[in-house]
Amino acid sequence: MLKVDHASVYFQTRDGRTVHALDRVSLAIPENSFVVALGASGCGKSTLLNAIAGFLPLSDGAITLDGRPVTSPGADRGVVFQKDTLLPWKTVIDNVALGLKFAGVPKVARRERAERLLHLVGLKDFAAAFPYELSGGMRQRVGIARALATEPDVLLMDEPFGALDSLTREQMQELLVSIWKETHTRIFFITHSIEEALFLGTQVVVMSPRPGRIVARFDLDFVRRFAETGDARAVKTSPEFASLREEIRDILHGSEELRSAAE
Ligand SMILES: Nc1ncnc2c1ncn2[C@@H]1O[C@H](COP(=O)(O)OP(=O)(O)OP(=O)(O)O)[C@@H](O)[C@H]1O
Repeated sequence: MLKVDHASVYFQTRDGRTVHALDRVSLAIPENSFVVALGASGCGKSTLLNAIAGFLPLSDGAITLDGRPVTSPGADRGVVFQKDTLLPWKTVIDNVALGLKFAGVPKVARRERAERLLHLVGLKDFAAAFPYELSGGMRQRVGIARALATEPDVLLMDEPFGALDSLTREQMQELLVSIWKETHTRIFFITHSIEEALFLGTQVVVMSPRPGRIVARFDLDFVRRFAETGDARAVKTSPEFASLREEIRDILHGSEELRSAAE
């Protein structure tokens, strides 16, 4: 179980102000779950993900992964960002195998695992290509393969499809569900798209802006329904999907109005 317990983060800005970015956030990411944090820009979603990744320290509270405190980055957590971070001078397969090289995995095993992962993300014919030869969606798929290479306990994804066109984005969501189902890797995913959150999450936490806190939680089964039927359209056009979309929209608008009134 990955547990975030009353996590708070304060930043000191260079002009001496204190920004309260995260306020006593608690959540659990159990095995086989797909937890999505949803909120408007600036509500502390990336701060939360970066703390779970071990990139930044909490000011208060604790994060543990299977009982071990999280204090620095580790191979047990794979990260995918909105902008791909592939090395342009390395081939696709070498990019995927990079973390394995650092982990001391022998060359033949590295290649085998990287090939398997490229197959998983539908890029087995692009092993020898360079990142500039790929589309944005393909580069994100390489990033996912790379993040999965070390077989992490949890995949952390910070708006990974935010820069993609809407059709590619939908295809990537569906691909991610099949990867989640096949690898059983739990996922923590950040988005500001209500539809994306509803479609993907087994649990959706809605965050309010400054200080970022969780204002609502939903346990959902749309993603499992899609995983069983393969019919995304039926899921997204269902009356439950539409009514939750409106409910969450009201919550997001309500918390934004409260914040504006307080400023
Ligand atoms: N290093 C930093 N120093 C000072 N303030 C920061 C720092 N990092 C983030 N913040 C502030 O903390 C708040 C939360 O930022 P964060 O990036 O976590 O939000 P977000 O919800 O991920 O936003 P977006 O969706 O736009 O990426 C913002 O007000 C931001 O300006």
